[in-house]
Amino acid sequence: MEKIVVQGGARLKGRVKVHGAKNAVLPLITASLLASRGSVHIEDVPLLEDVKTITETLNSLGVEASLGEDSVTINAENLSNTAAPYELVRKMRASILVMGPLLARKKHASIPLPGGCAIGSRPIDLHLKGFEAMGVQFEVSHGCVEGFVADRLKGANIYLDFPSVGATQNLMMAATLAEGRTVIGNAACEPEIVDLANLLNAMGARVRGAGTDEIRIDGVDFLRGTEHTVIPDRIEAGTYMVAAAITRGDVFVEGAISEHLVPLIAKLREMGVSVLDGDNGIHVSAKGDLKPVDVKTLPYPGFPTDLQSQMMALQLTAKGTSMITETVFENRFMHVEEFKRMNAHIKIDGRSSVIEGGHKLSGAEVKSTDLRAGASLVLTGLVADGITEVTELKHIDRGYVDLVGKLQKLGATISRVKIGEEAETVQQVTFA
Ligand SMILES: CC(=O)N[C@H]1[C@@H](OP(=O)(O)OP(=O)(O)OC[C@H]2O[C@@H](n3ccc(=O)[nH]c3=O)[C@H](O)[C@@H]2O)O[C@H](CO)[C@@H](O)[C@@H]1O
Ligand SMILES: C=C(OP(=O)(O)O)C(=O)O
Repeated sequence: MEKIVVQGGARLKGRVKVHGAKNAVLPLITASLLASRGSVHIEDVPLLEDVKTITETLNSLGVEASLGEDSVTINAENLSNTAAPYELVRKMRASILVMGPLLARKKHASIPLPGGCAIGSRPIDLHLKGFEAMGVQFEVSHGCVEGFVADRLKGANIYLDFPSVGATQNLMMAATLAEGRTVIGNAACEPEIVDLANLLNAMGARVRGAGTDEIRIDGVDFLRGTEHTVIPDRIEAGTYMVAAAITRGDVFVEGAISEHLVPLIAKLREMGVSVLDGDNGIHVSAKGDLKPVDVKTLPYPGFPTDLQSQMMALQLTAKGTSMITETVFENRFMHVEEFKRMNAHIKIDGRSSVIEGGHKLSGAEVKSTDLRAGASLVLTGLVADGITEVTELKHIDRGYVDLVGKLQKLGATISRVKIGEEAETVQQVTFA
C-alpha cells in the first residue's frame, strides 16, 4: 500500500504535458469490438489502471488487445465470448460500454450490473431503455443483465431523459450496425462523444451530429479497423490549471484545448487568475488574493462534475464565501469531510456546498474517496501548512498518469511512498 506525501508551500512553475483522455479512450477501446475486419490502433493512450482493466475485459471476450507504451492495438475479428466477467466490471463502471458493441455484433450480451459507487447510484436504465427501443430484450438475474435480440438491431428514435455520456456512447456504437437510422435526442455533447464518432466514422460508420444534442446514425453492414489518436484529457488539464492557480504559480499546460475547458477558464478568470490561450496549450498564472465564485456542475458545455472537487480546493484559498452546486451526481461531496480534516470551512446543504475561503489550511492524513477527490486533496496539500498524506491511491491511479512525477517537475515537494517507509522519505522530501 502506498500514499502520497505532500509538503505545502511551493509555487508551481514550468510546463506540464497532458496525456490522452481516460474518458475518451475507454469508449474508443470498446468501439473496436465493432470491427469485424482488421485491427484498430489507438495512439496517445494513457497507461492507467482503467485502460488496463478495459483491455483485460476485451481479452476475456476472446479479443486480441495489447497495450504498447502509449498505444493499444485491438483485433476483434474473432470476438467469441459475450459475457463480461464480474471481477473486471466491478472495478470500473465504464465496462458497461461493451454492451452496445456486443449486442450489435453478436446479438447477445451478459454484463454484471456495475453497482453504485462513491459518487452516486449510477443506474443504467437509460442505456437499457435505448437498447429496448432497438429491439433488445433484457433479463436481470444473479446480478447480471443479459440482453438478446433475435435479428439485427433496428434503428430507432431515442430520447434520453438526461444527456448521459455513457448511454449516448453505448447507443451510438450499437446503432452503427443497426438496420436503418437511429436518432438520439437530448444526447450528451462532450468532446469524448465527438472523439468516439470520429473513430466510428473512420471505421466506416455513418454518424452525424456528434457534439450537438441530436445524433443521427445510419447503420452499415460492417466496420473495419483504422488508426486513431485520442484527444487530450480535459480533466487532467483542468487539474493542472487549478494546481497552478491554487499555488499562485505560473504553469503552461501543454496539450490543453481551451474550447474543451470554457467553463473552467471562465471561473478561473472570474476569480482573478490569468488564463491565456497559447500555442498548443494554456498558460495559467495567479498572484495574491483570489475572489470567491459560485459554480454549478452541468452536462457539457456546463462546468464538469469531474472538476468540481478541484474547484472546491481552489475556492478554499479565495477570500470570502463561494458555493458549488452539484447537479450531475447525487453524492459527489464525499471529499468535503476530508477537506475539513485540513481545516476547510465547508457546509453541505443538499446538493450545494458553501465554502468559506481564506482560513489557513493545515496538512493532515486524508483519504481519496474517488479519483478526482484524491487529486483535489493533493492540490490542497500543495498549499496547506505542513505535511499532507493522501491514502487510497487506487482511485488516483484510475485517472492520472504520474501525478506525483508531473507535480515534482513543476517544483512541488511531493513523493509517493510505501506505507511504513514514510519516515525516511518524508525527511527526503522535507530537505530535498
Ligand atoms: C468513463 C466516463 O466517461 N466517465 C464519465 C461519464 O460517466 P457516465 O457515463 O457514467 O455518466 P453519465 O453521464 O451517464 O451520468 C450522469 C448522470 O446520469 C445518471 N444516469 C446515467 C445513466 C443512466 O442510465 N441513468 C442515469 O440516471 C447518472 O446516475 C448520473 O447522475 O460522464 C460523467 C458525467 O460527465 C463523468 O463524471 C464521468 O467521468
Ligand atoms: C467519475 C469519473 O470516472 P468514472 O465514470 O470512470 O467513474 C471521473 O473520471 O471523474
